[in-house]
Amino acid sequence: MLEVHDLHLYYGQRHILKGVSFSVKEGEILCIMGESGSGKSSILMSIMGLLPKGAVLRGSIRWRGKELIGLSEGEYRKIRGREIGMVFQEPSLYLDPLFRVGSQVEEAYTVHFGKKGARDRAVQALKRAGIQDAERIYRAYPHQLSGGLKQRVCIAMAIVCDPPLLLADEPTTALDLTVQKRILHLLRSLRDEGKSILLVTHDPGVVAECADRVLVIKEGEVLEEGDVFRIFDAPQHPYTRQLISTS
Ligand SMILES: Nc1ncnc2c1ncn2[C@@H]1O[C@H](COP(=O)(O)OP(=O)(O)OP(=O)(O)O)[C@@H](O)[C@H]1O
Repeated sequence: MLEVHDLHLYYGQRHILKGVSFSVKEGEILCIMGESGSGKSSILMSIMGLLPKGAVLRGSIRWRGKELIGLSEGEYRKIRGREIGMVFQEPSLYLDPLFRVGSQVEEAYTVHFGKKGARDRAVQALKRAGIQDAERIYRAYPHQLSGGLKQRVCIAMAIVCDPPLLLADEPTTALDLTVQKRILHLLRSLRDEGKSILLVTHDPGVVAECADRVLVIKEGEVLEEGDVFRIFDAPQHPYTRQLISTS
């Protein structure tokens, strides 16, 4: 459903992505694993059309057969949230402290579908994100919630329009280990419901916990790709072996 082919990204003279190719299939979790600075976030930003001004992108990103590179901002806005949702590392940065969380989830729906039925959809999304007392949380302000709950709210925002693909950038890095496991469990259950997830992380523990397939990236290049069991049982590249041994 998402096909990235020979992606090159330049920031001025710096060649950041050097011919990255991969695809995300329906109902799978593909993890991109690599150390800090390898270009993981840049791949997600390229897909979402959110690169900073001055970045030059070449290659192809096809979403359900449609080329995304070169789309206008207006066309991208129709895709973001509605067709491709995104979850970030630090939930606090994406929640406005001045608004109740429910209204923020609702807003993510309203932008695409209008106000009708938005409240119900928001409550439903909070529930799907694993929040049991969704009605109470709906009325809470972000500062009243724990880190794990905030991330669940961000996941609710990402799924409220029911996009078939979620991009997740280190979604559990800011959370402690038990909460991390619960969030990864939630991502797996969303996958089981049929969503595709592209998750980037530096943490092999996260990959082992939730990936179906893995792409190993270093300095903007794909070193190897494979089924999660194969990557962990028989890594082909010394860099992969080294990454895994640090977990
Ligand atoms: N706006 C920018 N201008 C110039 N260089 C940038 C910009 N954003 C990122 N880079 C550079 O691109 C490279 C890849 O960064 P990127 O954030 O994609 O890596 P990453 O693997 O996601 O790392 P991290 O997990 O630390 O975010 C880094 O060398 C970074 O310094």
